[in-house]
Amino acid sequence: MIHVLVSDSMSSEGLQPLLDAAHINVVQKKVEEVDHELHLFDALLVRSATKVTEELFEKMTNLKIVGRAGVGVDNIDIEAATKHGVVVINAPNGNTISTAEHTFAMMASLLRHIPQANVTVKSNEWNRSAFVGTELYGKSLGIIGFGRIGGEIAKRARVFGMNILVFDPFLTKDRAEKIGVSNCTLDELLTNADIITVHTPLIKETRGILNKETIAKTKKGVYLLNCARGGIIDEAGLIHHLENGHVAGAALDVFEVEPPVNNKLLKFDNVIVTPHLGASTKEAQLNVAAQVTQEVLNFLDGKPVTSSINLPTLTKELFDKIQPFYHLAKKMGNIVSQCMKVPVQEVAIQYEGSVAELETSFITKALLSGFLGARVDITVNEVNAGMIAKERGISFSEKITSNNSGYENLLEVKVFGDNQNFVLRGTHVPHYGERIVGINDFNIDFYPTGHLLYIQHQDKPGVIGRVGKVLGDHEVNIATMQVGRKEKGGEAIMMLAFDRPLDDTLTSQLAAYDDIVSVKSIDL
Ligand SMILES: NC(=O)c1ccc[n+]([C@@H]2O[C@H](COP(=O)([O-])OP(=O)(O)OC[C@H]3O[C@@H](n4cnc5c(N)ncnc54)[C@H](O)[C@@H]3O)[C@@H](O)[C@H]2O)c1
Ligand SMILES: O=C(O)[C@H](O)COP(=O)(O)O
Repeated sequence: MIHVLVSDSMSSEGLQPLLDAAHINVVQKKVEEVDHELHLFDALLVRSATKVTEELFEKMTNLKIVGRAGVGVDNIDIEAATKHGVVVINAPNGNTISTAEHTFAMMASLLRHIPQANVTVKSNEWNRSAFVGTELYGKSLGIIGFGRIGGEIAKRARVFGMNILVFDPFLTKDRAEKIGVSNCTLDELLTNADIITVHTPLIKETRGILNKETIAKTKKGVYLLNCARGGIIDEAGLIHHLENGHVAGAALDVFEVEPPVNNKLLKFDNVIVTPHLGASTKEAQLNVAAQVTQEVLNFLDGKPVTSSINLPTLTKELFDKIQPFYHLAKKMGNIVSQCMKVPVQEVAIQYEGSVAELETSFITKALLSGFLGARVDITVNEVNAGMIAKERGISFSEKITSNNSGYENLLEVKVFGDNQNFVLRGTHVPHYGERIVGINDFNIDFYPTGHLLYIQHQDKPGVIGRVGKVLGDHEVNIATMQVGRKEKGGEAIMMLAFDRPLDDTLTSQLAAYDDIVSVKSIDL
């Protein structure tokens, strides 16, 4: 008998195939209610309420798969799952439409004061003049983050006669054209939008993307919406601009801390809120429950799963041989992604030497997952990297070459993006480790780890000294430094390593020097 624990509320219709399976025993109870039986379960199905922690994995000694009936897996410790050999799957697009519709409902409610008016009529008030609203028609809607949900919102906004402004640094031209939108800068969006809605993942780059400073750049009377993740709009910054009257109103489905007990935002009459309801429709819940049910059934039957977050696909023996290149490739993908903050159409990987004899498709997926990991909400790994790249309009290829560049093994990645290409070469030296040995046309040699700064500059006296001085003035200690150039007085590069991350003001200060062409900070 197989035992499945369903720990959060889920559509029974979606779960039906599991409930019908004679060889499967389904228990629908909270984790805390079955504390003494946790070791029995083979599969665990959750939404966002159950926290799937390292401690829980330790108790669920028979667990093989966790199914998340939804998108975000931030409530599941993926590293711990992988460590415990537990496969994690999710349902990435089952609630897209519901969340887009909820955002639209929030937008209409916000501009027409529907929740506030509803309360007064039910309190026997009939105050029509207090609730004069604003039309959506003809307004500019700024969408920050143009993935699945952002795209669905744009389709609906167009039908409402709205102008659409999009900011998504990773949006490809092809996809933008297909949906009929044009990508602008964040500043253009901020200064021109009447209404702004965020649909990015909550990551380092998007945490507080709307804050005291950026909201100050928006039109007076702007409306703001967050139906993605609490923290993308900085709550303190929003409160500041609600208090000074710059923001006309806000609609929030998500909060920095949920539930938002004693949150000052709840005191504003022009802030409307819902308790994380984006995915709460019969249809979305049926979709996500049915998707994870099917995946879990497939997995338990020994069939492949399609939306795995962390499924290992190699035998241990093969994995051991591949491991050094797997780690190198992942880092190379991550470096390239951080150096190419523009839409990318193509990633081409070339293998030379002994690495070319291994299962290179796995290494290619590792590189892609390193590349995509910095750009998308869901956890990307070797299993889902190809699918995600395809979904984002990024083609990828791998080639085995008989070139002999002098290295025992060599990985070369070429990335082609909007008006910009980037080439990175790396090697693994047995008993010595990973080395990056080439960037574009330059030869270099550094260990890819920690906090790095990549500077392109003119080969002139004083440039290195100026960089050293700026860093010294900020009390930043340089751990290692490599330089490379093609010819005397021509283009040159530096790669510096530090013990701590650098702040943006420092990189901007360095980038302002005439002889410095570009500065990119890389965190691995
Ligand atoms: N309220 C809810 O109940 C609910 C339901 C579903 C999803 N969500 C949340 O909505 C968000 C979006 O979901 P999705 O399915 O559309 O995800 P997605 O991965 O399809 O789209 C995210 C988009 O954000 C873009 N992005 C990444 N970094 C960015 C940056 N620095 N600036 C601007 N854009 C950036 C990506 O390029 C991508 O296009 C996620 O945070 C998800 O967890 C909330
Ligand atoms: O990430 C998601 O899918 C949404 O935030 C929905 O979460 P929920 O399943 O708890 O409603």
